[in-house]
Amino acid sequence: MAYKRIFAIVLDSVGIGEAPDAANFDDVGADTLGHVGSFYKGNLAIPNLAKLGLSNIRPDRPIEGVPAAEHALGAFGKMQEVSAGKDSMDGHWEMMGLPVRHPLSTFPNGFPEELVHKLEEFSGRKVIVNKPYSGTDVIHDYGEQQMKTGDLIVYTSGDSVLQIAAHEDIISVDELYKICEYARTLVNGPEWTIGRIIARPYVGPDKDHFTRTANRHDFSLEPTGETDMDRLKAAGLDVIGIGKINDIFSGHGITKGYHNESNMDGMDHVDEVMASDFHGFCFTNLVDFDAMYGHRRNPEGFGQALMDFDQRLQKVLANLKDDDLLMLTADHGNDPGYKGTDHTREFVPLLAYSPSMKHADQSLGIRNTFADMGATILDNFDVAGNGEGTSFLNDVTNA
Ligand SMILES: O=P(O)(O)O[C@H]1O[C@H](CO)[C@@H](O)[C@H]1O
Ligand SMILES: [Mn+2]
Ligand SMILES: [Mn+2]
Repeated sequence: MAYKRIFAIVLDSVGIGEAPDAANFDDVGADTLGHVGSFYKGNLAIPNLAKLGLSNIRPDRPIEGVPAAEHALGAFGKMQEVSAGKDSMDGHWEMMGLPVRHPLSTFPNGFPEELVHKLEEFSGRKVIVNKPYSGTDVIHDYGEQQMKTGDLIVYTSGDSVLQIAAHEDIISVDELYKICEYARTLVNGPEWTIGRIIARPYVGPDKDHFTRTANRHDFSLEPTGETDMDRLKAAGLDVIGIGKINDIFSGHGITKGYHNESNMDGMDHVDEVMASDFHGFCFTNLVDFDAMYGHRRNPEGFGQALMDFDQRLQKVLANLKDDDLLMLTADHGNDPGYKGTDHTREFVPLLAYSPSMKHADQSLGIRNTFADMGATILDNFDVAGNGEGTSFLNDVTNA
């Protein structure tokens, strides 16, 4: 059957073990779900993900505490990334038929003088830090200085990102966004092509009490071509983005967008959209796993976020209609049990479920590219794609 509505939820950074090319990223041994499971020593309670077949994805190495289902409720598999990078933009664009094959610019030694100079000239503020840093450490170490001087905290990571942290009382969110918008214009190629400029506002009285706010905003590179979302939209279908989706695609191919304050707020939006009548695709990103726990290398918080999500999943499963399809996946790994603070090159899980499935317990195998997801969605809605990815629609509808 063809589904009337397809819901995809990206559990940001919830990887399922090192990818075959992990060595190229110095990520051998990374295993986000596996290490969160072993941290919890059998007490990672995610029964709904388990029922769908999360541990069936790799029966030889089930996630501790998450038994492989004897008869999985849905179809399960994992996907490998072909994009050159392991950032959110690469992952999401690839899911929508636009893999990022040329590496974007990264700055392990900080941004070039010329770029820094332009930022200083535009903002009238001095740039400080200018190197890879953890975003929570950087405000702890330099936030008080910024409160005195009004300097701009500019930092990066292993990803193609230029991040600007600013105390909301010192540099208003409006001003910060203006500086980020200007920075965006400087790095759209050809010399430097940066995936994302990220505004990182924070509040708090002193270094031990600074917290980042939901006013974070990502200014992404405009998609360099058509995506599957553009194709769906052009075909007259509804394309609803929840969470970072709107930012990641610079609003392209989206007919309605929702901003999330948190994972739970994101799930409220999913419930709301699910209760509405639409025809098309609803694409959700839940970023807390990544931003709050993965980069912070906090396996306990990561596991708790998975358990909280799993509880919300219960209601989603109950509310799905026969002509709905749900897909769960991730955009990269971010193993909280691994060295460093960066994303990790991993396979991502792929779970698909519809109440109309008759037998289920269907393996989707190892998919060669995240683009299989978009190809499946286009196939369902009878919309032509660009040849990236292979549809697994038949495996799902026959399941
Ligand atoms: O350490 P924080 O500021 O959370 O930054 C992280 O967030 C960025 C986007 O996911 C990553 O590239 C990493 O730098
Ligand atoms: Mn991500
Ligand atoms: Mn991240």
